[in-house]
Amino acid sequence: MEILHDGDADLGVLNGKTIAVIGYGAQGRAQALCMRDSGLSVVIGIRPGKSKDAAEEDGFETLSVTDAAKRADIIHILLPDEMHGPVYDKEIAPVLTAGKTLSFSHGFSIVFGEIKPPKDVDVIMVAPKSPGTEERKRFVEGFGVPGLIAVRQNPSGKAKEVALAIAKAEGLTRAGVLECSFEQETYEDLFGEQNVLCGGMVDLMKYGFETLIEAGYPPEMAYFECIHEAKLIVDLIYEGGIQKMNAVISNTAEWGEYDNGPWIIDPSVKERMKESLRRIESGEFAAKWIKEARNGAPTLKAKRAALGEHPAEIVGKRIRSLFQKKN
Ligand SMILES: NC(=O)C1=CN([C@@H]2O[C@H](COP(=O)(O)OP(=O)(O)OC[C@H]3O[C@@H](n4cnc5c(N)ncnc54)[C@H](OP(=O)(O)O)[C@@H]3O)[C@@H](O)[C@H]2O)C=CC1
Ligand SMILES: CC[C@](O)(C(C)=O)C(=O)O
Repeated sequence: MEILHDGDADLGVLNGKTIAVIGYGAQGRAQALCMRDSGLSVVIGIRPGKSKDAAEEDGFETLSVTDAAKRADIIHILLPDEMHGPVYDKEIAPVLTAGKTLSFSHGFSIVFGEIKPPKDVDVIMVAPKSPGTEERKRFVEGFGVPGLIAVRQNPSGKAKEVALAIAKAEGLTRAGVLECSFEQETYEDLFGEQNVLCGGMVDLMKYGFETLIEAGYPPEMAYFECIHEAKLIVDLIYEGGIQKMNAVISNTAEWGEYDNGPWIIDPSVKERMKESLRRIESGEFAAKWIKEARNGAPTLKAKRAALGEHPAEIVGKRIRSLFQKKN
């Protein structure tokens, strides 16, 4: 797969264009700030509330979603995925005229049919492979995080150039950008966050922490070992791969990785991962999530509250408050 860099993108295609960032949360804030720093004309479409206040504190012009969509050439939807459909239908579709571009950072609402755009608009994706906070941090440091771009509809013939220019404005082409389809991004992103990055990793950490404290080890020790140090270990893999991490850790730890790791995370995990991918690709996961969200997200809220009571979170909060440099 070709990796695209700064030289493949031309910010000039966005000259004279207004980008409306719809939503000013994790991604909205990070992407809007980066695009503005790159000289683009950005307005924020947002409802009254804390996000609107934050956007104004950051010096952006804020408008209602409808007014921002009306003003913009490029409507970059950075609302929670579960809200894309309702907000699009009510506040964007009525002012979405031919020649505009609809843009996303995740393909969920397009792939699972929550949004059905008219044929006469471009539909693109610029998806940073990063949480918003880290994306902004890397940009400010002078580099960026990698990203994906995708083109779904291209009546203008310029959709890919526009997506690449946005990616460049956000620093993504400094790190490297891949072109894929909306389906590829949506499925791999959901797969990764559910099985490895969030679901998966979080459960592994919690089981490790719980096993140690149930055996009588102090929670602080369990936290340092199973949660805090995970970042330092992953940083080594980020910098130089698993082999670099293995070169830095002790031979004893490396031996334990080979000897015990495949027993703890045995091949049956991969079978469940395959089933998880099937549920994602078939739309089963999306249907379940949209049903939960439309119902007021009771399970999500209950799980969120329960997590706040987990001893790993309670001890972690205390430990982190003692650190001088917070990450
Ligand atoms: N989080 C991440 O790092 C990543 C997210 N993405 C994608 O980016 C998109 C945005 O996600 P994320 O940044 O996490 O979302 P957040 O939940 O962080 O932010 C959502 C924003 O949308 C606003 N909003 C919610 N409902 C409405 C509404 N009805 N009308 C107007 N504004 C509203 C919120 O405002 P308010 O404060 O008023 O609720 C908030 O500003 C999603 O498609 C997601 O999949 C992609 C890559 C990574
Ligand atoms: C890992 C979660 C993520 O996919 C991300 C930060 O990239 C998300 O959707 O938030």
